Amino acid sequence: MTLDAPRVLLIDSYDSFTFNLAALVKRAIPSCLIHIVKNDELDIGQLRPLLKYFAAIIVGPGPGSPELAKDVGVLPDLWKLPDADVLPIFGVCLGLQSLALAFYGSIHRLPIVKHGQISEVHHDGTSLFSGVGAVEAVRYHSLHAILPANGPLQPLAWAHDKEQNGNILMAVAHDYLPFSAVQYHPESVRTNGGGIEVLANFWDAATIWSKKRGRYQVPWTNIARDSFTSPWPAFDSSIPHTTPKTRGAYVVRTRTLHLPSVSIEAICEMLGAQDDDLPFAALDSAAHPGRFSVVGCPTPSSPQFTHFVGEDCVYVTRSKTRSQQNLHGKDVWAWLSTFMADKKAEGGIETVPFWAGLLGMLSYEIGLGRLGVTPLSARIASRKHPHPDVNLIFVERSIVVDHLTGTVYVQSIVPNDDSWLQDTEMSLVQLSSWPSTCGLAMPAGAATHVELPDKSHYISGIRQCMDYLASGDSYELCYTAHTRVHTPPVSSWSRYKALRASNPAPHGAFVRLAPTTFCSSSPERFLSYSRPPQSLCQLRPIKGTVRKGPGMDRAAAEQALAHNPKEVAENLMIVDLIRHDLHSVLGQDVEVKKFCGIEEYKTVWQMTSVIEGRPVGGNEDDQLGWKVLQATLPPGSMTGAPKKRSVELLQQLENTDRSMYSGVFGYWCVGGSGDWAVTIRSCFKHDAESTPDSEDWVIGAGGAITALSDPESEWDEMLLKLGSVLRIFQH
Ligand SMILES: C=C(O[C@@H]1C=C(C(=O)O)C=C[C@H]1O)C(=O)O
Ligand SMILES: NC(=O)CC[C@H](N)C(=O)O
Repeated sequence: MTLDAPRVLLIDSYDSFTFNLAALVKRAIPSCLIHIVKNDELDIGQLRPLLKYFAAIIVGPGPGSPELAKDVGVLPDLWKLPDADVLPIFGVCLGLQSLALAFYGSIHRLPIVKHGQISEVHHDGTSLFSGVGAVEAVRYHSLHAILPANGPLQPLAWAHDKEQNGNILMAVAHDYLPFSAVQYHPESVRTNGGGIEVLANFWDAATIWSKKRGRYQVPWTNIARDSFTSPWPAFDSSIPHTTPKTRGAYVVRTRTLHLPSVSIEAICEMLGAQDDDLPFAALDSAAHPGRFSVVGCPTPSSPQFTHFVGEDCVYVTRSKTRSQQNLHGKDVWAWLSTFMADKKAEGGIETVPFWAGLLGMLSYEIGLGRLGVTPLSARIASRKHPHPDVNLIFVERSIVVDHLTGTVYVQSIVPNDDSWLQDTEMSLVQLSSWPSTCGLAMPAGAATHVELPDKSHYISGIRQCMDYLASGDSYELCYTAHTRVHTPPVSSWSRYKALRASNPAPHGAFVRLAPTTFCSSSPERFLSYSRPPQSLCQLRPIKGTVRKGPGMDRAAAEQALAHNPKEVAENLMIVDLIRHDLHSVLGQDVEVKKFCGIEEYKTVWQMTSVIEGRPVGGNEDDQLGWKVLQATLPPGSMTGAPKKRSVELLQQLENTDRSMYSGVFGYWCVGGSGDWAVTIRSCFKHDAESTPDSEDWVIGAGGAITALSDPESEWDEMLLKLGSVLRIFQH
């Protein structure tokens, strides 16, 4: 007999909802400690002797099929444990399917797959559903199980699908072994009635069964500690987790000016944005709901850090001189953390989001390593002009504009920098009369050539995505393509100004950090985090896009998006994925603040959800936001779910690295806050691809493919998004 907290082993089949399930289990069994292990991390020979340390197992959902060994790893062996090793097991989705298969059931494809769809679940109020009323449950499945007539598994619940699917099995329990499972997702944010209630019933039954059997988990030992990672969540109020707070080495000096008539363009031009030889980084809130614009003021000695995935070094460039720092096997994230730990600053105005710090871009590929996926460019030796995967400049001086109040903040962490602060203040005051240089002037007679993705190839890619959705390999795939524009050279700044004029966006950006020049009009925040100790992380994924135009007012957009099950399903899948990403680092305190809100942009209506999280019990770790960023890239809205399998499939279909597109850009402030936007509605070019007569720009565009997608409409949607940037090259 032991008074230890119950330990639950959660088996993850590489899904993107696993930590949501962990959070639900933690609510259903509040005192429990959850250890998560991948389904192929330990084989049954290794796992069996360790099962005695656990009170129960939860078998999570996952991509693929229960009939394929590569998809389920150790799962089939769990259902066949020798009598003496048996313990209570609860399965979800793939978990149910593998349980059904183990006890003579068969697995079939659904005629109409269900991804992010909400169904009424009919049950008879027994077993898992004892005391449970009406259940509305979210489903993410392409496959379903059929039980034999006289097998040991009993059906407990059904969905009555109106289409060809008919009645689909939603829950089962074994006659005499402590095994039960649900086909729907109890952990989804939109499941109602069949979540915590069902898990609590499983736990009650598990406790009774164990007591009757005289089975008790044995106390945790070093052997167990060495075999599993520490329990989730790392941020648990009962576990001390604070790192000592050290004082900042730098002090922020600020001058505050009220200059409502000064434009961002004028400020950027005052700082030399037109000079293509100068490094430049401006994050421009050019439209609602953006509020603050951040303009870095680099000096010749400001260090620029670049890193390429697969290389063991960081390049540091100061005044055009590049040196190389070896990483010695450490990752670039850790290297940047160490750099920023020395740069801690305080004394800035709390409401100003950025004081000084890192500004720039991270590629899509920088997020692949943690998923265990290798970028194509790191596998193929003949990389042609790759953009750095990390490209950040550290600025000690900045100008931040609050567009709501017309306030301009001039800030520096350079000691004794009064003369720069004063000079900049004076220049800004005089700026009100600054004539902003005119728009984009193309050289006469010069022709622009646009290389669009091949339509039939793109459509066939969409169809292949839909095949993967039908086979259960993915629930949603964000399929994309690059468009290349060969165009006569003009100043990059004037291109950015044309983009901001034609498609003003809350996450505009003009970043020129050699060899990459980057212009963005992104509508999508990826992740923001406020300064510790009260770090609040916020993500704002967008899924659901309609073109603005006659008849497409807010009410019509709401009808087309928020009342459209296909669009809501697309959004819901990403909301659940992002909840999982946040739970993975922060623990339990994750909340969906807004679900499927409609937002207006210059050319499109978009459907946005807002998810927030903070570590339970507060946070003393002033690099927490950076850790969340590292754990959540690439953005789920640009991959689809489950993330790992979706990224692998997309890489195979798109057959090129996405590079800057689908990555993020933003800042990491020396005060510990950060804000990163998704790199969409953007274009970028590489210095080495320009000649005196021509420069090459790349624009990525795409959209989420689901089982309900119509390939032609998806092609149109891609063109719509592409057009918001491509327009500036076509006039
Ligand atoms: C893929 C793009 O956008 C993504 C896909 C969206 C969608 O499918 O509706 C919306 C915003 C982005 O998350 C893009 O702009 O290229
Ligand atoms: N969510 C899941 O576990 C899905 C299981 C399986 N891949 C299916 O699509 O049916």
